[in-house]
Amino acid sequence: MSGKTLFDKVWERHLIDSNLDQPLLFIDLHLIHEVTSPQAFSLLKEQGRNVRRPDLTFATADHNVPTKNRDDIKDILAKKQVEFLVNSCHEHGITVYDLDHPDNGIVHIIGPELGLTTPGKTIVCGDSHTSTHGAFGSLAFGIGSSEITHVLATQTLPQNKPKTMNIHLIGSKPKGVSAKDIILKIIGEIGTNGGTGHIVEFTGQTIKEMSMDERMTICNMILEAGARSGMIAPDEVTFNYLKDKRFVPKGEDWDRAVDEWKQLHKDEDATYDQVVKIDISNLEPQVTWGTNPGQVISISENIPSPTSFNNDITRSTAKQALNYMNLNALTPIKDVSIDKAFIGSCTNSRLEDLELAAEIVKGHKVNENVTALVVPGSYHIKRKAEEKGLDQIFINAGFEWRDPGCSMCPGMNSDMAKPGERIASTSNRNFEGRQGKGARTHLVSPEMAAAAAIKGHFTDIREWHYNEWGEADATIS
Ligand SMILES: CC(C)[C@H](C(=O)O)[C@@H](O)C(=O)O
Ligand code: SF4
Repeated sequence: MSGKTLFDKVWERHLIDSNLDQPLLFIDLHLIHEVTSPQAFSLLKEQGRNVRRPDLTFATADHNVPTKNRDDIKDILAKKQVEFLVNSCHEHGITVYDLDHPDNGIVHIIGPELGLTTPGKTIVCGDSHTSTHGAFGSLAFGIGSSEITHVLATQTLPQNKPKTMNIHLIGSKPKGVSAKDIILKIIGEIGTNGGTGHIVEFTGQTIKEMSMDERMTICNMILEAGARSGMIAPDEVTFNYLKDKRFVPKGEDWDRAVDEWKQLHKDEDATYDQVVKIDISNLEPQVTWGTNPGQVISISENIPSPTSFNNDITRSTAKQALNYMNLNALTPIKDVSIDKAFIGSCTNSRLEDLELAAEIVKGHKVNENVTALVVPGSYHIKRKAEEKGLDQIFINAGFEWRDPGCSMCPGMNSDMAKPGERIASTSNRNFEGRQGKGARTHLVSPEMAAAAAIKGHFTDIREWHYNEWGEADATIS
């Protein structure tokens, strides 16, 4: 028998019963938010059931919340959803990080920063980007409303066993290239269905060299390649990040936990259902040009012509995307101007993201044709960024500095783009209408969004950084 993958190890440790129609898993952590949980709480009530493990359930309000004038939720449904979440949590004894709570933030940001997300856990949330938590070596995936009810009532979940895929990243990240560029490249390579039915384990030098903030960006977006989730084996980087976080074990329990977490890696002779290898040593900053995250090019490239695609479907999707995006084939992406820049979302609103963007912004002004906002992923991040003076860098440049929330990512709150507006966005989805009806989204890294805000169009941060700042850096080509 061959060895075990990281996924196999976590799966097996949580398998309660494999003889049922669907294997039954124990769930260690259930995260909930205001958009998908109200229905689940209503169903629970209808069924006359209670929350089995309120101690393993944590809630936050993030999708619908205003990022300025915090308590003034204009939309009636949104207001009701937040109230329903808070009341349901109070009724069932669930910890809830309400709008003004100092621990409030986007669900996938606060789990890790509070130390709720730890290696080897099974983590679910009624939200597709739950894959983010897999960066810690947990098995974390999104679930639907009826599944939320099931987990609330039983702390278990029936789940078909997914297949496994290994994405092995070769090389070191070049200067000016971020985790966001890497994951966009991966999606571009394997396609938006490339990971369907699989849990992706990321390995390789590139991953080893990444911080937890970067690893979370990678796992967050693997979802957009159709994968069920992503996982990264925990290592010293993981343990250093988690040490002393509020909910992690302390003292001797911490040492014991770390010993156990060290077992969570693939055995040498383990095999995957699929293996993909990608060399990122020559990768350039990426920009999406279309209406799915796989429609992506390097900053030095031109927008592709639909005729360059090799089948009828990709040709017609490209044509449709160019039409919606109001772009002409063969235009250099650097010539495309933007109306808005958004630095935020569960993909790219952590402290390192804000630090990188601030480095670019420092001493510059937002272009007069652009409105730009920075939305930290949580109050913790907001406070830390303010301690470092990042807020002042952004505000002095003309960015708005907001309270935490999903903000412009989903078009579900008052932060929305107008029809026809073009946005350089650090979020994870560029679907038609995602950031507002008729809005045109280009997915980029925080540095690339910051540079576009200042220049008014997409810019190669490697050249710009070099020329304008005169910082002769031998690693910049
Ligand atoms: C609202 C929620 C169900 C949704 C998701 O599951 O992903 C949202 O977070 C998104 O990013 O589109
Ligand atoms: S920030 Fe965007 S992707 Fe993340 S949970 Fe919120 S809406 Fe979903």
